[in-house]
Amino acid sequence: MVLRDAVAVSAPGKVLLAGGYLVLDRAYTGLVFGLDARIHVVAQPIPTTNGVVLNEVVVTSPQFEDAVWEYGYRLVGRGGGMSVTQLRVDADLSLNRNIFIETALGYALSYIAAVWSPQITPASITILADNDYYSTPDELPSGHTNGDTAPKQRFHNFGVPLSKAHKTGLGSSAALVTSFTAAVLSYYLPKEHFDLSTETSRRRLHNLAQAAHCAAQGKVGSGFDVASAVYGSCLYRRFSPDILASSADPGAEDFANALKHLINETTENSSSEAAWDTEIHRDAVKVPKGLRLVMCDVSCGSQTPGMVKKVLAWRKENPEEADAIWSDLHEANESLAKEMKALAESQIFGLERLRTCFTRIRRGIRAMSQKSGVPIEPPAQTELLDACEAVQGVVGGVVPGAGGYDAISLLIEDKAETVAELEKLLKNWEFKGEEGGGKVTILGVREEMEGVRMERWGDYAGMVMK
Ligand SMILES: Nc1ncnc2c1ncn2[C@@H]1O[C@H](COP(=O)(O)OP(=O)(O)OP(=O)(O)O)[C@@H](O)[C@H]1O
Ligand SMILES: C[C@@](O)(CCOP(=O)(O)O)CC(=O)O
Repeated sequence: MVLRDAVAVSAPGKVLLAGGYLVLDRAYTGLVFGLDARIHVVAQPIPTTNGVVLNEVVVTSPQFEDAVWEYGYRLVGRGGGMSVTQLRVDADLSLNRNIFIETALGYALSYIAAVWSPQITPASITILADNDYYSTPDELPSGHTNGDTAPKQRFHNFGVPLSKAHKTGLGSSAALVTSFTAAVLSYYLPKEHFDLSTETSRRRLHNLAQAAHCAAQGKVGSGFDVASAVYGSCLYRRFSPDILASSADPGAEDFANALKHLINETTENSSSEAAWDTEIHRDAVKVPKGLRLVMCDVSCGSQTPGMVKKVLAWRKENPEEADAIWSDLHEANESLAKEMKALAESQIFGLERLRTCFTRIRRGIRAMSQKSGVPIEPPAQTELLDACEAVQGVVGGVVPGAGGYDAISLLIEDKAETVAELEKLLKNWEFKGEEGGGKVTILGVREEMEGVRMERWGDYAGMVMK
């Protein structure tokens, strides 16, 4: 049996600073920042002491309890691709499924079987998430992504099952699916077929991770989170949803071949391209020197279910009113990106124009919120954002992504005094959420320009399965 070399890959989290809801429509763009909280995935041969190796892929997420998923795999007839079945560790135990891992593995192995070989050797895959993806339990030291260098503290053991961990909304599933898919492809495929340092491979990774992420979510979102996990910060225009809406299900006849063409952007009978129309403008996004992004987590934050559906339903019912808000917001969002870039590229340092952009974006979001009756920037968030914007050194703030009660993002001067002033404000802040009071904490993350990347797997020694 060929023993492959271990590989390690990481991908960043995300924040959609501007363009929530609009980015679902190809007519508009989203300003998305990668964040320096990354999800790391290490793939290696299954270590064995007695030479007995089962035909399986074992995935572990050692920061959480009961986070081991064992999968058997087999090639399905009639071109159905590689079917992945979770193995029961104990006949009496219920299956603790992880749909994102299971789907990403099935898609990646099917793609590998279609473009290269169905000979899949057993592997062990370890997932390690930077601490800020989850709120830090009180008994653990606060986990700043960059500060922790000692191997033991770098990745917290959260001491709870994944389902009990409180997510901070940084896009864990997109970063996971992206880094997991990249690790599996890099591990099994020869360099001629997949090399993360090439543009073609990154594009194929993007397509495959989008397809797997949508399949796992059971819906086709805008995909800005997977795009930023692959490419880092960018101005994003989504792919046409039809590209995925009509794709075959795993196991269905000819799934593997269809997947190969979908991902490689080829067609069956000719070499003509069947291209994805995603637009990634990395050059359009820059953070001026001396500024940084800050993310604040609202601990009582709850996402109101069905916000996206309700906003879109209101837009459909009220096209004229909605279009006016959408186009004003779009201009404001793009102006923010332009102003940040202009400032980053010039020697002038004036923040007034940036402040105006934030004011205009917030006005648009509140209009969207009030008209649709959906709490995108609800009064408790308005109060919090106003207070933060009044702090010396804070340029502006917004409710990111879909908005709601769970987070705010701020652009601030990158000075210790500004962070200290914000901390002073937030320490005693009593957030008045729908479900009572809550705390607001600054996460230890900031913007990250770089997307997915290969890591040195030796750096994770001692943290992966032995
Ligand atoms: N560290 C991890 N180990 C294994 N699986 C994980 C890990 N982190 C996230 N996941 C997978 O991702 C799922 C969470 O995805 P979900 O889309 O609900 O959150 P998110 O991407 O963090 O959300 P948001 O879009 O609000 O940022 C988990 O149920 C699990 O399947
Ligand atoms: C509302 C929406 O535009 C953004 C959702 O962002 P988030 O998951 O709240 O970070 C949905 C989407 O783009 O898929």
